[in-house]
Amino acid sequence: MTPAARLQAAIEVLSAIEKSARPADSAAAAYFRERRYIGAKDRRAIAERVWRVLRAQARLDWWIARCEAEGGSRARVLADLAFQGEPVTPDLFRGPHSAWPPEPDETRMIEWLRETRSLFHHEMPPEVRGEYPAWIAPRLAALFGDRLAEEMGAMRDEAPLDLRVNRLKATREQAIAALAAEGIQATPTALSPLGLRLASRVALVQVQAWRDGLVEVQDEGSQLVALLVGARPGMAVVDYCAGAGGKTLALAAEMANKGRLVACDVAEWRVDRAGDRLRRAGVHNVTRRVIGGESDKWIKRSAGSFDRVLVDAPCTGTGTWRRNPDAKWQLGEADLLELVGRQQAILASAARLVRPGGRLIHATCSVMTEENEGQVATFLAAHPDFRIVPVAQAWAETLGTPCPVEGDGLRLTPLRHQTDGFFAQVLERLPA
Ligand SMILES: C[S@@+](CC[C@H](N)C(=O)[O-])C[C@H]1O[C@@H](n2cnc3c(N)ncnc32)[C@H](O)[C@@H]1O
Repeated sequence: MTPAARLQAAIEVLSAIEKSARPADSAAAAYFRERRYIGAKDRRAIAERVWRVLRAQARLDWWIARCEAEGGSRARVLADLAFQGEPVTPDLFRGPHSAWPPEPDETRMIEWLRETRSLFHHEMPPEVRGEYPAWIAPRLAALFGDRLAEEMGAMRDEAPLDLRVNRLKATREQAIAALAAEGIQATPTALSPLGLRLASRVALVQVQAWRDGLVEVQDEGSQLVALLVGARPGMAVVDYCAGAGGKTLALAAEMANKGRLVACDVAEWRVDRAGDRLRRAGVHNVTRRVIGGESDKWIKRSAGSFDRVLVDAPCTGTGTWRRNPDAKWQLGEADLLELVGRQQAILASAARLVRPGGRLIHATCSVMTEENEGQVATFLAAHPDFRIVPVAQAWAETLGTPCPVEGDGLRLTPLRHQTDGFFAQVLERLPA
């Protein structure tokens, strides 16, 4: 592809993402699927520009408005071009599949921004600098206080690629060696004893160590949540919102394939997707179960029979904004409130499965207080037969290393822990 065609393709992908209700990665994948003639190298170059623009969207829009140019995907790409200092020659707008040449207002904007160089400006409001919607700003300010700008700055940056070593198949040292043999440099993560961080992004489908199930993609924070569940060989465990099995795999490895692990979800297509991953990882103590929501008969029949129940609740995903920068612009206050209600119903339903003396773990990949500490407080007010297990205790029991957080729950942020934003609270049902 010519640079001109790549530029136009980036504009088209961004427009497709904006029009689609789907996450950016699946909207972009659909765009490329319909254009199989676009080769891997071109796809990578186009995607790099698209994700850079998505990460800088609020700041680019601020500059476009300041330049009094017309907004939209095309303007964002042209502004990005200018900030990157790339040459804007007539060739960039010539030939098949190219964008039309800049209008006079766009040319003015490009020239201005090429001089400006920095995406930041001292007059930008905090939510523009930090790239988050204005409606959520008061909540984030209350949560992070003095650290707001730094925390949101860390959430703006690109996330690293983390792997979890599958204990069923390898030690961390063996996995590092297997990856090194394929020319992939991986270093141990600071908090998870199973984590590896890659020096650069790789297409894992082509990596033998991944194909053999030695490693699985999982953010370090997600690994820590799974470890805090404290699943052990021989236990009866439920992964209540299992999705495609990210945490199920980690729980099965902690159980050394021994005992009973039930992976539930209301979405059949997600549960189906776990199949290949479980096979690749050599897991065989998992029963997958599609449930029909909180009134599902299996839940009623199985009341009080599990040692551990993990609720990895559907949430706003505010902790994963560095991976999904488009998600923040699709989220509204009504979504947050709706999710808080749904989480409460799910937690109350899942709690029925816990045996006396067993544990219920509420987890989200969100930083919002309502979805985390607030949710736990509401639950405890209605369930006096449960008590909090402080994170320091659960951490000492399961990880045995110094606990990196204070307070009752595990609260991780990209700034403080170099993980995605996560929350987990361990609760125990009082013995009968
Ligand atoms: C955060 S995702 C789970 C991610 C998964 N645990 C992992 O680690 O890969 C939340 C999941 O909750 C599921 N879910 C939504 N409503 C539910 C309900 N009422 N009961 C059970 N699961 C539900 C969604 O289908 C989604 O797969």
